[in-house]
Amino acid sequence: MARRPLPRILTAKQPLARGRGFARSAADGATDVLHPLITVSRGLRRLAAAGRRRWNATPKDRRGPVLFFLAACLLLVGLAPYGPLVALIALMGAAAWAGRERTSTTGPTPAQTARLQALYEALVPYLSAAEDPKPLFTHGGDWRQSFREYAFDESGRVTELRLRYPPYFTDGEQASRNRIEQVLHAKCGRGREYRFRWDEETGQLRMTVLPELPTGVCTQRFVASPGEIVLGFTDAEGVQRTLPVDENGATRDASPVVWRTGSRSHEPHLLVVGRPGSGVTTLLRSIALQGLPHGDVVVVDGGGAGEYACLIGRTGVPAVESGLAGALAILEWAAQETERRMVAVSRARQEGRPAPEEIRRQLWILVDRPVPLGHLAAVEGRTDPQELLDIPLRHGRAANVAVVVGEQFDAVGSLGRTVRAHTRARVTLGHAAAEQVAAVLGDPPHTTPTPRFPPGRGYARLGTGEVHRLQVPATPDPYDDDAPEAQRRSVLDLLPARAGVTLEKAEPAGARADG
Ligand SMILES: Nc1ncnc2c1ncn2[C@@H]1O[C@H](COP(=O)(O)OP(=O)(O)OP(=O)(O)O)[C@@H](O)[C@H]1O
Repeated sequence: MARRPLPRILTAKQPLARGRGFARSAADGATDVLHPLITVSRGLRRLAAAGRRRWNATPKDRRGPVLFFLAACLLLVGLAPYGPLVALIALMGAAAWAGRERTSTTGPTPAQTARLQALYEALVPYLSAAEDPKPLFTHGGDWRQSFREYAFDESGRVTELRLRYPPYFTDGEQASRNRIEQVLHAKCGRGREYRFRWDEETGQLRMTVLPELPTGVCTQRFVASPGEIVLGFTDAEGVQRTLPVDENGATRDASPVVWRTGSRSHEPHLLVVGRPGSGVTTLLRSIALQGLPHGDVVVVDGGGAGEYACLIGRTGVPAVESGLAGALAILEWAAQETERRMVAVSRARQEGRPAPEEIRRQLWILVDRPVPLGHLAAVEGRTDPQELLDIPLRHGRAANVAVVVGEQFDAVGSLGRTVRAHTRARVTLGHAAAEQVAAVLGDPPHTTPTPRFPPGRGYARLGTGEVHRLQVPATPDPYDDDAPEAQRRSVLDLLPARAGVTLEKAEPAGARADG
């Protein structure tokens, strides 16, 4: 184990050790005395978080009546005799109930005790130091010294563990963390997905076994504002918002990863990287369907497999191009359109007017697999399509233009610098090593690899935020006969009607829908 040298104070003999012991028992005593207070405040925090989640999930048009109802309740409580007192007692009771620690109160069974002891022993070589006079981890020691919370599933495997580790453990170093995580992963049982949360401040590690992300959500009209894109769904504790989603005919609340685009977005452009067949095209198709009600979408299909054919000729889709010539033409047009929008926005600002109506309609530029097209362009001595993305990527935010680039892991190195610098919303899909994911997201996932990677499963990170597990809603090509009929129908239902194509502002030679 990589260890920091022990502070000299730890190597001093008995008096210091006695002092530490006294401090530790004083701290334990204080924790006992303050326990009810801690429980109630934890409960209040949980209740507040639940309230915030419900509020966010309430559609905007229902918030007024809800507020009115709450105000009426408050008034009633205020006017009733002893109302405020009873309400306060009820609130404290609810907080105490919500804040209780959810561990077994009867203590572990002998089999569970043996498991915890084995786990403890496995950690000893990594979390002990010979110079430590009062080690938390020692061979033959008691696991209760370190394991603060634990839970088991029906088969007797650990599903949750909170442990304390010694202050000299180098928890700031990824390699040290990896070693502990590997031991816990191996000893608690492979074949499950684990999340590790390191609390460096208090020297505690919380390990949780995660359930598989549900795969049953199909594309649908999500409750989201214009410019908001639901990339997929994640764990409830990772995001504050929930959305009602229809899953196999029943409605449930799901926790979405929402990507906000537009002029106030910190991450106006998105890069999606995946393994072949992991669902990159599906995610881009889902974004197109969500963007179309409030914007126009142009698609460059570098893979050329015709998986965007359903968009051809639809209202709001000026072009779907898969050939090099068509792709260059539509990207040139998109660059000019971005400039035109920038000029219009700047003029409106100078004249103290709001941005013109047609600029408030967002322009989406979806480029699936630009690298193969770039190779083709190099062979033919033509412009790399990625170069034409420079203006939309640099100035798209002000001009209400969003760029989405999809590429495969093995071609990420060939993505241009502007693409990499300006796509700060990131998604990876499919099975990949933690280093590969970290290279795209800028941070590794804090979960172990899942044993099963269904299509559309991956990770998302918006800017410098947390890495979320992600499951993209199923959005198959509606012309794919192998896709389930109900899912194909959902996609067809979301597609706008077919229309004549007009590019009013700057019609490029090749910018037409070829269908
Ligand atoms: N989120 C999802 N839910 C269900 N099925 C999915 C999902 N994403 C992809 N699929 C299915 O997986 C298959 C591959 O998807 P897709 O074509 O989107 O992958 P890709 O990464 O673009 O791969 P390629 O570049 O090889 O085409 C398709 O049959 C698709 O319907």
